[in-house]
Amino acid sequence: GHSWGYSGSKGEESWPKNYEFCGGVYQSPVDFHQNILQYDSTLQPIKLSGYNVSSTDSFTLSNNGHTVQMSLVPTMKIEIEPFHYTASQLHLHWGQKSTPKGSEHCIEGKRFAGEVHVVHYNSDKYADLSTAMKESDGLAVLGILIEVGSFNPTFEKIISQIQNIRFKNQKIQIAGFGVRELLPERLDEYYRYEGSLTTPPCYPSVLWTVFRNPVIISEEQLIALETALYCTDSNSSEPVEMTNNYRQLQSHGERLVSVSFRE
Ligand SMILES: NS(=O)(=O)c1cc(-c2ccccc2)cc(-c2ccccc2)c1
Ligand SMILES: [Zn+2]
Repeated sequence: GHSWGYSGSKGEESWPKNYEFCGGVYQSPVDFHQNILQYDSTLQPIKLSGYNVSSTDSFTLSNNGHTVQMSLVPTMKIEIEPFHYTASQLHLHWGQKSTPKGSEHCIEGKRFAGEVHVVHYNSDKYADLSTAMKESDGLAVLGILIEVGSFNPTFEKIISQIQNIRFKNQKIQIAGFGVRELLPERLDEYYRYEGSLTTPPCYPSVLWTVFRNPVIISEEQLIALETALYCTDSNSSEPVEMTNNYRQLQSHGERLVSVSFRE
């Protein structure tokens, strides 16, 4: 479809021109700050199944021109009452080496180093992803904030391969692995709200779950992510570096954000 980007004439200010939902309501990401948070004691821990994928399975790691995306396997599911959601893909958002702050969601105005999104669709109600993504109850995305600290061996399974997908439309197969290890320990502590895809077409179809606790990767792993990839394909005369692929914060409007934990 149309080309969109995160900077210049194709930047997010121009998204609504070609994607009307991007200028609409229920947009993501948002800031989680005190006066829009509401404790909800009924929020259950996120239930995962099939997340410990065997190495005999394989994931496709690809550069789609906007992010690094890893296809997942349909045996990976989550349950968020009353629905079951089937995993589709995971992808990342990050900043740049000189300003290593590229998460999409923020907590009390703090932007984290990056963010992992694990995208699922409501497989109780919809036959496939492309149908589900247009429906208000179609998608459930898990957001995991990324912070810098010690080396992360599970994250390394992705980072070690990105030199092979530096340019748009490049893809490789990698062995399946335990995606559970990319999630924080506490699956019972999270922010919950109704929002949208954070990229065009910005459909307001996402039940967001952003975990309270970040996943930790090393500074070297973050720098590799910030410096390896291009938005353009391998024969482009003007290579565009893939950095700062995060959307600006959107207004909450009438929305509150539910939290599953007290301070
Ligand atoms: N950031 S996100 O989670 O809202 C998101 C979800 C999906 C998505 C994926 C499958 C089904 C339905 C929606 C795709 C993208 C995307 C990011 C970069 C380039 C193109 C698309 C981003
Ligand atoms: Zn995303």
